[in-house]
Amino acid sequence: MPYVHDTLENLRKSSPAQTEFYQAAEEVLECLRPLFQHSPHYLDHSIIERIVEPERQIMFRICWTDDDGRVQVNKGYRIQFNSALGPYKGGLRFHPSVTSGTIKFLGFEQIFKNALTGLPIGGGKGGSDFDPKGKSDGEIMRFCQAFMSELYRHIGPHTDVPAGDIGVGGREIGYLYGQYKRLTGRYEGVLTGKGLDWGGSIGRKEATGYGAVYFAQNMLEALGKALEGKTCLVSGAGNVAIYTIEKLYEMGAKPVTCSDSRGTLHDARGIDLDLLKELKEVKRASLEAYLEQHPEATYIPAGEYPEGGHAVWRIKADAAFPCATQNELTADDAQALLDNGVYCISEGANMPSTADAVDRFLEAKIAYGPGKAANAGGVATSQLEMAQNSSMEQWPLEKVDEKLKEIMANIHRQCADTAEEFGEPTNLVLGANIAGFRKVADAMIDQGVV
Ligand SMILES: NC(=O)C1=CN([C@@H]2O[C@H](COP(=O)(O)OP(=O)(O)OC[C@H]3O[C@@H](n4cnc5c(N)ncnc54)[C@H](O)[C@@H]3O)[C@@H](O)[C@H]2O)C=CC1
Ligand SMILES: O=C(O)CCC(=O)C(=O)O
Repeated sequence: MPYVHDTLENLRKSSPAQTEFYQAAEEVLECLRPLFQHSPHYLDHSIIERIVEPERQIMFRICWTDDDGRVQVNKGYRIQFNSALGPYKGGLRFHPSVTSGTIKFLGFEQIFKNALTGLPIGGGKGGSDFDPKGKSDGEIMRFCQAFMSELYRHIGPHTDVPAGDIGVGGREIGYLYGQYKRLTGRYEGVLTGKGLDWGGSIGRKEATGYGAVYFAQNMLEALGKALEGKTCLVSGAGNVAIYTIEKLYEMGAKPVTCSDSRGTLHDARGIDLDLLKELKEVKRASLEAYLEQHPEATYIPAGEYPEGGHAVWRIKADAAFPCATQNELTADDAQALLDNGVYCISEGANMPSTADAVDRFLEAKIAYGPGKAANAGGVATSQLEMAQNSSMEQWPLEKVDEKLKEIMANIHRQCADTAEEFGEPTNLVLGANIAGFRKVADAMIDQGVV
């Protein structure tokens, strides 16, 4: 079928230098080949050409004043990718590496992830090349206010509902929400990840990490195994990593690593979660400071392994949870994990494994949960926050957590059943892409050419 090649060629011509987006698109398109043999009508409706093109891309200038009184300028983005299933939904990323291609790959992944949740949410993503590292609270606030001063006119509780991602947590959502309210005069569910006293959902902060662990448990249960007693590797030290570690402990597993952009921490007795939270959520310090209280732990500075290899993935374990960023796990890393006996990978981050690394996992037929399925608990709980905002309620933790567990189990079932339907029962990448795509494509056909 020439459509994969032709579509990617067209994307390369019309949207140059968006390599992460091509990577995400190629994986989805390759997985759809068997679907189109069974259901060629998707091709007749030009769904492929339509789904790779965002419905709307907003790019804007953000001017703000730093603590020295100098005017700083950043780029801002919101990509409203696909609204077939509901209002655009997806996070905002503030990181110096952000380009329109980064936001496009994240928005594209979000379409299928959101479809897998079974909830009425379309796909979108946004962000900026602003670097929050080393900025004062006042600078963060002024930046967030400037960002929202443009974004507010494009979003709304029934059109587009942003949330957090890398560099955007509770503090930033607060400043963004305050500015939205000031500009519009409306107190409404336009952002998720809000504070618990002003419209947030209990359990949202924890949901992505908890969900990735539930997904791992679902994969292991299908193999007659459990997480209890297992040694686990976690990368990252932000929101997703911290609550992955918390839930792993609750499940009786032992997480022994975490990492940030400067290096990897290995504590063979298990990561001290209280200390990690204090360092990262309160002090916003480097992981190296962990050694002051635990000198027996090891800190490996980034770059210790050749060719971009990552120290986290070189430690003997049973399961691995990449929770930092895209393409943080290469084919060499994948091989090191397999050689070290890892048989379960659940991706808390978006597209953390390179395409070659994914191939290694699929060839080895281990339990591999791709990000768009395994980390969907975060956006799913965001939709639960939207539901609570609409009904002006706040649900208790037990209700939110029960729903999260149910949603993750459903996602796993859909991926596994679809993989089975297409003759590759262990391939949850195939299952996730086909199951997610079918829902969106069917809705697009129902809604006509728009
Ligand atoms: N926050 C959420 O609810 C969701 C987040 N994700 C994904 O999870 C991943 C982590 O996001 P959060 O924990 O929310 O962000 P965060 O900002 O709280 O933490 C990010 C972590 O990754 C590390 N990191 C970031 N860029 C890096 C780089 N270039 N090299 C090495 N380390 C790097 C940071 O040091 C930090 O420890 C991202 O891929 C994000 O897209 C996915 C679903 C939902
Ligand atoms: O909670 C949300 O709306 C979005 C979470 C997110 O950005 C993601 O799933 O990657």
